[in-house]
Amino acid sequence: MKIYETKDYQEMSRQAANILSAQVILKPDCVLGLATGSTPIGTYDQLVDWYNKGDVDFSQVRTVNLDEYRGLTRDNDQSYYYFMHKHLFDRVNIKLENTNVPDGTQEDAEKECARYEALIESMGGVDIQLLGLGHNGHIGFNEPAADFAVTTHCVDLTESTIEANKRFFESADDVPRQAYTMGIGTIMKAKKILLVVNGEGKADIVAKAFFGPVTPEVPASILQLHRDVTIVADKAALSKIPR
Ligand SMILES: O=P(O)(O)OC[C@H]1O[C@](O)(CO)[C@@H](O)[C@@H]1O
Repeated sequence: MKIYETKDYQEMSRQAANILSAQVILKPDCVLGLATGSTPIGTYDQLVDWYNKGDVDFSQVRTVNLDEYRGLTRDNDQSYYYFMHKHLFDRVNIKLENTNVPDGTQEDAEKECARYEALIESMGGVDIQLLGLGHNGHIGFNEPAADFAVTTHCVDLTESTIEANKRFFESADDVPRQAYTMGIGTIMKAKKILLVVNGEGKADIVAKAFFGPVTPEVPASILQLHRDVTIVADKAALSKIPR
């Protein structure tokens, strides 16, 4: 596990964008695993900036997103489909048919999750998976649980996640209660993992996830067992790790 400490959010975003664009330059038709949440927004902004300057080309890139709220349509501004178009896909030369987000409108959860898992497999797997980190240690929407979920599945969101994400909705009641998410096994199959995290509010969970025991109660702790993980974090997020 490599940990890069940056002075602030902006430097974290630039560093993460550097790693992602290096992947695109080395393998123009790579599969990028992408994430939502507020943390990666700066990373996407930086990629767009470099795209506008002609430094990075997305024309052959393929993407798979980690997760989607169950029940939200694509035109709902809180859906992760909408988020990805707003922050990245509509701003670079990626081909729409090369982008993939689980379809939250599919009512048959089992069928949609099996389709998504098979799709990732058929693309040859993920070259680099970008991750954020939830306050409770979730990655994708893999919430603390008794076991690590292996493949893409439907999850019940925890109260703490609903609470954390209600800021994007009119009220907590409007936050969907379920989501489709890649499993821990799906994430662990990615060739490389890049996790971005910032702010003092995540300092406790960073210390717990990456320096504590590996347990499904802290889903991100499994990343300690992946062979190619890079964490790019600002000083504040790393303020509680053992030195
Ligand atoms: O970056 P944020 O907004 O703190 O979110 C952290 C995590 O929570 C989620 O937004 C889901 O609740 C993930 O997509 C993200 O990785």
